[in-house]
Amino acid sequence: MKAPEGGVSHLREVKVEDAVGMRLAHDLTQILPGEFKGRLYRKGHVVVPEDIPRLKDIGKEHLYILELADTDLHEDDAALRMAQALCGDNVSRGEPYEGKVSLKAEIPGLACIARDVVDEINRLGEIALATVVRHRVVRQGDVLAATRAIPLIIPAVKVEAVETIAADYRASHGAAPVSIRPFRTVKAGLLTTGTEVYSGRIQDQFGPAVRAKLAEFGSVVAEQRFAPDDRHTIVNEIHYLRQQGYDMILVTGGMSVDPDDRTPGAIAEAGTNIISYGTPMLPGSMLLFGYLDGIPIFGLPGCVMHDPYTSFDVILPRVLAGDIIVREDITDLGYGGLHRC
Ligand SMILES: Nc1nc2c(c(=O)[nH]1)N[C@H]1C(S)=C(S)[C@@H](COP(=O)(O)OP(=O)(O)OC[C@H]3O[C@@H](n4cnc5c(N)ncnc54)[C@H](O)[C@@H]3O)O[C@H]1N2
Ligand code: MOO
Repeated sequence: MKAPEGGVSHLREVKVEDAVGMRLAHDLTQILPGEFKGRLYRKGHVVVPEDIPRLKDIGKEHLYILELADTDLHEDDAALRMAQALCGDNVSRGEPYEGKVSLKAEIPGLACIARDVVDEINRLGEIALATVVRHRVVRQGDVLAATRAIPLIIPAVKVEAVETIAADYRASHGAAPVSIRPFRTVKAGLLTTGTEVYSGRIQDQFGPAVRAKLAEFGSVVAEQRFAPDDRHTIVNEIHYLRQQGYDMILVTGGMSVDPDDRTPGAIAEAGTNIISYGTPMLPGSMLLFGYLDGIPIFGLPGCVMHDPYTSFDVILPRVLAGDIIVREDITDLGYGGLHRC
């Protein structure tokens, strides 16, 4: 119901017994712990006599009858307009539900969430925006963000402020504040170092682990080479992989502090622009990342072989999503980067 033009929004409380024939002003939620949480009645439902005991069961003695001024928005419309403003590439928008609208991933990919925008919106008050952390790897159908109106009636200016913030972000970044970037498929060249593996003393376990990780993103190891712990040989093998034109080079083993750990020095000598050797995340602290003639090159420490989640699992998806990694991307990982030690 609309308030008369120029009027103020009006919430009138009506006893449930007197509400028969009236329209509900908002969705009504039932919670049965462990069994059900959801909408029992939809906004707009016309109350019938049989509803009265059910309404009392969920604790409703009174209902709101709403008259909305032109300058205000119903919670569902506010949540919907905010979601529309934020929704970007490969993201779909749900329908309002109890004053909330969800944004979902339409494809698997990297969640791109503008943290500054999220913070600025949440500082406005009376409205809420909750998101997953940026750069999370998401599957198709995962929820990325939800907008919610806190009171039932929201001043339209609040929602207009959200729309302005989102539009400014689009204008300056060429993307919406919430979007998904797909992973490109790459052919990687893999060099496994270690005299104990090269000589056949032990069986290679890095190859299968790295293949499995790339396969998760639809990429492949096109060729695997082996080298002993000899700097000169490692440099030559890196150059060989570079000449094959692979999209990415991965070098495993020998990343730490032993005299036989030749890999970081060899990667540098091969001509790599090293963005970072040493990554403030555990596991994966000995990871090296750089670019060789613009091709991403990783030095992968031993833990990547056996740990399900390391710094490689953070940087690899970003590279596959097309990000150019700068030093700050690496140094940012320390806060919250202690996963296992
Ligand atoms: N004193 C320090 N010790 C260690 C440090 C450190 O900073 N100071 N860093 C630790 C971290 S973090 C890691 S991770 C490990 C391993 O680093 P590396 O990359 O140098 O690994 P390697 O020494 O080459 O090998 C360790 C271990 O794994 C076996 N290995 C290696 N490659 C293969 C393969 N392809 N297949 C099967 N097994 C493989 C190797 O034989 C060794 O047993 O260092 C910590 N220590
Ligand atoms: O580079 Mo290590 O990988 O932190 O266990």
